[in-house]
Amino acid sequence: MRSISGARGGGQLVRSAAAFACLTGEAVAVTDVRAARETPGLKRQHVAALDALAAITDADLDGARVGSERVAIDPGPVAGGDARVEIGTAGSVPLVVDAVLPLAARLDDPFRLTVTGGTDVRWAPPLDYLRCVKLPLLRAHGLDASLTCERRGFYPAGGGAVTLTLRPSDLDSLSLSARGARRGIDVRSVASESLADADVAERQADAARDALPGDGETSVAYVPADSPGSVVTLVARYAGVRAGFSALGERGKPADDVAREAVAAFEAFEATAASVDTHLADQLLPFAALAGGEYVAPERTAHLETHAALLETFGVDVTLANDADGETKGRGDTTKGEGDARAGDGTESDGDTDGPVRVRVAPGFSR
Ligand SMILES: Nc1ncnc2c1ncn2[C@@H]1O[C@H](COP(=O)(O)OP(=O)(O)OP(=O)(O)O)[C@@H](O)[C@H]1O
Repeated sequence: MRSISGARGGGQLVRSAAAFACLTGEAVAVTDVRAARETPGLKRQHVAALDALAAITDADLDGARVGSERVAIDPGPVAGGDARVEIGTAGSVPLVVDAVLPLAARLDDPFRLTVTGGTDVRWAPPLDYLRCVKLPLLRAHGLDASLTCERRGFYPAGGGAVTLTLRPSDLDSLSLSARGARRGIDVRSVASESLADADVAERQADAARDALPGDGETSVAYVPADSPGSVVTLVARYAGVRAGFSALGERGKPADDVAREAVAAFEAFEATAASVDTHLADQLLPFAALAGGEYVAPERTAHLETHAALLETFGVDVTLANDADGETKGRGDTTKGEGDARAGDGTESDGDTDGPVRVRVAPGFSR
């Protein structure tokens, strides 16, 4: 059994290590799970992701309990079917969905997964980021996946429900070296019905639209939800890629400020020569490991580096190079970006390099 230290990573390292186990058919144990986090060990949403991976591979799990600091997965072959996973908190549904997406490359029959929990919560991709940024980009590269949202879930109640349908997929290389010309920016503003009287969704959408250049679709929706909440997601469409920028509403935070936060993230991205946004930069790695890929991340982040280092332990050839001069700075060096990435949202730079980072991944997972 391959043993991997989770000490320098967070939930992503656990999810990805388990997903890579399923892709390679190899048994894997993760020790020192989230050791540097304030509350180490597995949280509900991590257990839920492991349950989803176990469902699609009929895996044996050991130590998949809340608080556990060691977990092992011994996967069987990736198989289709139906599964339902309940996070039971407002833990992120999109992150559970994310964990199983790469397994489409190994499916022979469709797999349908329903996940309940939080659809739009902090430190995680909002539902519209997954649905309107990540999935369309991956679909354009061979992933056959669709999502339906039965109910949104905000913090603290959660209670959202999403169904993923994943079909056998033949992935193409992610050759995303340039973002190309901007075609438009869509604004997707969503709030719980309880915030309709205050026009929260309209105000978020209007403030974002007013501050953004160019055209794009604007959608405003009020949704039933167990807790009040709101989210705005900007979907920037370029010739070669999509990028997403979002912000969540909070009690006491004006809708205009929510919009401004998302717009500021978009503007920061446009000021770089990056071809994918900060979050996609780490989330695309498993797909690049399957089919190969090259893209430019806005910056080095702890997530990018720990994820790249994890791929390397599975024998995948990953290079992170400073894009300004092409100098190779290291290959997913996990000595950087240590500590609690949760202090930020995983977007923090390690301070070692500024500016874009070219990510190159040779197709590497063997069965
Ligand atoms: N606003 C956002 N938009 C898109 N993706 C996001 C956003 N915020 C965070 N992410 C992504 O969510 C993932 C979070 O991984 P991380 O390991 O921090 O998660 P976690 O399971 O909550 O674990 P932990 O509690 O240990 O931090 C990363 O892939 C990150 O890029």
